[in-house]
Amino acid sequence: MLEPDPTLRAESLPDDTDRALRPQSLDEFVGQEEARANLRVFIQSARMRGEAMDHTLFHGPPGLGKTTLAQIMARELGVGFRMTSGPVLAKAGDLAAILTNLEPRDVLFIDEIHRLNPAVEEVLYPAMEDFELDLVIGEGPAARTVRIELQPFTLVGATTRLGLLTTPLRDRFGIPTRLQFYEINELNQIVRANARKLGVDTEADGALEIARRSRGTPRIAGRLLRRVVDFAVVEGNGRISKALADASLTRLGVDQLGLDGADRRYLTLIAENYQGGPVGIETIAAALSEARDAIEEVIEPYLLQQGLIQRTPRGRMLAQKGWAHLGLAAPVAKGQNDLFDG
Ligand SMILES: Nc1ncnc2c1ncn2[C@@H]1O[C@H](COP(=O)(O)OP(=O)(O)OP(=O)(O)O)[C@@H](O)[C@H]1O
Repeated sequence: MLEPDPTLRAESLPDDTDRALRPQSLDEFVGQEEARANLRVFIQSARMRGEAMDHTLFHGPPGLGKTTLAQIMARELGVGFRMTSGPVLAKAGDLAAILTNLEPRDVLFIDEIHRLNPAVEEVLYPAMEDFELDLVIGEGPAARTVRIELQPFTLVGATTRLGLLTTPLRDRFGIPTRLQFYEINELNQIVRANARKLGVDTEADGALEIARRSRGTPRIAGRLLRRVVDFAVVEGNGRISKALADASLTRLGVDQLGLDGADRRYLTLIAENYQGGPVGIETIAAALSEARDAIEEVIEPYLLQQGLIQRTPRGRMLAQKGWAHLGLAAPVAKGQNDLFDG
């Protein structure tokens, strides 16, 4: 069995400077062109009609800007922003307390909405649809339902696992929006903007090197930039050059494609222990001592997008590009062997 890697979920942990680096407006937000253009229209329309914007669902891998976009929506709508998350809302009453405290047209952001307790989710349906709460008071034969009118509000849900959302909940979002991995030139802009905010001197190809190795993810770009800054300040002249970025990122275990130790352990496992697969996700999770969810949410989306692995009905397989990235030769396919045997 391979050693567990403590860095696996590092990109899901917010950093102190995260807040300072967050873009504050749709104009400042880089990338996600299609989503941004549509949101701009929906925000403007809601403002012109003086109504709450329709409920919005952001889905996609972690760190692509779901929370940031929700905050920007509230700011551009000129309304308040409240934030909670699925697992935190244990009881129907927890959600009721939040909903009854909203001001008209406020944005309520629920992160990890796929992890809502079913009892809480039931309360959310009429709240989203009719801005009403049906609360059951008391128990047994004496129990009764009271209806509470709510202020119109916009629910913004975020999930890394669209497939885990129940259909009734999913159907109640008028604006489902998928966030994509970022292009290198977009990440380059983000790294440069963040470096400016941090007051760091960056050479053009230094910023580009960080962008290239950020796994298509702004949050990772921000984290890698801060680490490279540390190396630049302590061991360099404070300036981020390509050579310094390359040396720092290599020391951090981030390779040319932006893969980290956890990614490479995943690929190596399939290559060496399962001859390239197919191998089931549960087997991979057990062998890596990682939660299946973490593997499906954090590791696999980028490896799939890069064409390093394939998902088949029989399990995960290493793609040709995956073998090449590991510097290994793919085994000769069975069919080809038969040809030679014949
Ligand atoms: N388009 C962008 N331009 C600049 N910075 C961005 C962009 N998107 C995200 N970021 C930065 O990346 C970090 C992560 O963003 P955010 O917290 O919004 O991600 P998220 O998708 O909500 O992640 P999670 O779902 O895991 O909470 C933030 O520090 C934010 O400043």
